[in-house]
Amino acid sequence: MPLNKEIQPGDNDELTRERLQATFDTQQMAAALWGSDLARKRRELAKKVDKLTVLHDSKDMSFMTREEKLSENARKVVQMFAHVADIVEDPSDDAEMFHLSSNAIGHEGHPFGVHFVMFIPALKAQADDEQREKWLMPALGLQLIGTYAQTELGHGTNLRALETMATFDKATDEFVIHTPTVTALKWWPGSLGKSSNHAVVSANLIIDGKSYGHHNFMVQIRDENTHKPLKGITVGDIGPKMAYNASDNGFLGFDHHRIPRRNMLMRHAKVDKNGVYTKPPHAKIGYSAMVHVRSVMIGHQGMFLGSASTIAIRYSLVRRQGEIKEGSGEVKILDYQTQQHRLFPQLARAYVFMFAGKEVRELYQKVLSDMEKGETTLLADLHALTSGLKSVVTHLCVAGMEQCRMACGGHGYSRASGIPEIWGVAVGGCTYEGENMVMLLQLARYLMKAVKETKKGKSLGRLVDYLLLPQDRHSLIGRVPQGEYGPHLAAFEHIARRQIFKVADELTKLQDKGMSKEIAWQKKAVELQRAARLHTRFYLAACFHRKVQSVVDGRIREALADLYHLHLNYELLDMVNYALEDAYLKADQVDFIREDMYRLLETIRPNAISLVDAFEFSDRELRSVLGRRDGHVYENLYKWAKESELNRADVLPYFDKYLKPMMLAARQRSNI
Ligand SMILES: CCCCC/C=C\C/C=C\C/C=C\CCC(=O)SCCNC(=O)CCNC(=O)[C@H](O)C(C)(C)COP(=O)(O)OP(=O)(O)OC[C@H]1O[C@@H](n2cnc3c(N)ncnc32)[C@H](O)[C@@H]1OP(=O)(O)O
Ligand SMILES: Cc1cc2nc3c(=O)[nH]c(=O)nc-3n(C[C@H](O)[C@H](O)[C@H](O)COP(=O)(O)OP(=O)(O)OC[C@H]3O[C@@H](n4cnc5c(N)ncnc54)[C@H](O)[C@@H]3O)c2cc1C
Repeated sequence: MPLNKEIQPGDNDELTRERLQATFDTQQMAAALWGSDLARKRRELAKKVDKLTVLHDSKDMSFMTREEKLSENARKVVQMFAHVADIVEDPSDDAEMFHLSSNAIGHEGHPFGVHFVMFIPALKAQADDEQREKWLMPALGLQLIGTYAQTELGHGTNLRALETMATFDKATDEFVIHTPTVTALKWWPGSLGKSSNHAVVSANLIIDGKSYGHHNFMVQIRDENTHKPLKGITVGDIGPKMAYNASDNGFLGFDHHRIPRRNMLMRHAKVDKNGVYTKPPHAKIGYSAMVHVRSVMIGHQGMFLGSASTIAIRYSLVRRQGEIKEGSGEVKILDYQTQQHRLFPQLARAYVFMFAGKEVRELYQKVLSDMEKGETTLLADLHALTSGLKSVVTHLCVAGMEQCRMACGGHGYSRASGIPEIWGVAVGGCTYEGENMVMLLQLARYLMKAVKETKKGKSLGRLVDYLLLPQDRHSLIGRVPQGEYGPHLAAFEHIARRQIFKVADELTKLQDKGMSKEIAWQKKAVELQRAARLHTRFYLAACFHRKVQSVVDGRIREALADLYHLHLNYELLDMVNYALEDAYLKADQVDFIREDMYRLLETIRPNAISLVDAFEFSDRELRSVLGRRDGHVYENLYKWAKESELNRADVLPYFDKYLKPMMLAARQRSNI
């Protein structure tokens, strides 16, 4: 059977020649990336969106004001829901819906952004059956628009310091929601500023003067018809951001606003009409909406990096600049070793982040169904895993996307490349859902506990059982037959284990000298977050290994294995200092890794375009002139620039208002 190589009439010949070199079928690779069912659904929904003009951007969002962006995406999201049954197979499938929204709306935000990603997951996990009936059904049916209001102006990370109060009034069977200070204003919630009419609000539960810590409450904030804020509520937009400007992230304040007692989400924690409080089965069960987002972010971030890699690699196959051999003509910039070294490792990361995203979603689903039954044993593992992955993946994603942008030279800096917007959205991920450094320290806590268990000969679980294994003194990289990569993965494991035990020992020594646990932790915090990063990078490499092993088709497995081996080499070099510290690796082994990496860049080069085609991003979804599938970049860049709002007239008013009078005056002065 001929291999599918995504060639279409009208494509740039350069790209067609590139595509013909592929050693594998791109649709099969897409199935490996997304899962075969989702890959098929993505392909079909992209075709349907192409035909539905009401879902198309009315103009490039780069040329819109914020208000136009909000209005444009509100229009599209409403059209998207109106046509959803004709486009997707299963509207309750988050992944399918995400791809529909990615095609039709893009990533700059829309009024239902947080509604689906946090508000509904919070209700699913924390509302009891009666409350689900009351709010979840209307929320799923789009009768209301919700947001998740937790962060305050003064505190986002330290949830124990949140100031919003929910004081129980036994006499009326109500909670009084109040914002006592300016720092207690809710700040940042997506779609809060202008769009939402309901919010899940985190507030300190106070009963008879005693605080029980923050809990989640359902609060209606705007009238459903007039959309005006309800009495006692102040709400608005927090202003423009680095990116994500079609989202109205907002502020929210309460002036003794009353809600019924039953508006506290009571699946786990409860307050009865006498003010008797029932504790949840796990202290952090109310954090489930955050864990949900962290778990979906991994795959989404992989997709963002995949988009940037697609743009940069396709463009690098169209762009010619300079000669390698004098007189033999200008080469495609992807033929430079430096360009390959810049881009292929990012492509490999995008792949592994997507694989890890799938694994972590499976664990999340398991924990969610356990929680339904009141079972919370795996919650700590999931929290640790998602905290580490969220931090490492977002950090490497934005570093990788920046490489992609620079690899496109000047045109990468133009919004026409599409990279600035996805970069801006992805970089937000380093902050939202738990600032990266803070989340790494959460994983470090878990790892330090795991070390304690290990010392008793026990393991905390599958994620950390490698800590029980003995350390090898020397790596076997380059000492076993060429083509064996087991020692590479073993090196990731060694580096992570060594750093984890090293910092654990250092903490013990400081405490043995009389230092408190907390101060010792502070003295070693940088080393602790390094341990968390190394553990996560080992997890990612092992995940890539699992994926390659699971692929049945030989051609796909071989092409994926090239990316996997590149990933092992590149990431090991990135953290090689850890392996040199204890002479686990010797200088000749580091040279071996480098040479093998350069060899792999050459091996991957002919497959480059098909490896990015395999993401199957439609042009509509990519929103990039440089990354166009057909490769017709230059004529379309020119067309795009002509759309600039500055080109609406040859002379703009500011010339007559400011520059002309200044130049006239200068000329007059010089004539005197
Ligand atoms: C999905 C996006 C798609 C792409 C679309 C594009 C753009 C999207 C744009 C916007 C994104 C949308 C949403 C973003 C929304 C938000 O940002 S919502 C706000 C998120 N806020 C945070 O994440 C706050 C971070 N802070 C915390 O999570 C916590 O405060 C803390 C740092 C974890 C500490 O909590 P605290 O209660 O003070 O902890 P304490 O010291 O009391 O206890 C620590 C123990 O608790 C364990 N633990 C903590 N969290 C969890 C958890 N979730 N599950 C299980 N266990 C948890 C922790 O491990 C400690 O356990 P020990 O046994 O004591 O070690
Ligand atoms: C695009 C975007 C969308 C968002 N959407 C929402 C939303 O829908 N709902 C919502 O409630 N919130 C939302 N947020 C808020 C977001 O969750 C918080 O900004 C985030 O959790 C970080 O908290 P912070 O702003 O308080 O940062 P800070 O905690 O003030 O961080 C500042 C610095 O202090 C350091 N730091 C803080 N605490 C510690 C510690 N314990 N140890 C070591 N270092 C520390 C951090 O590492 C960081 O370097 C959003 C934010 C963004 C950017």
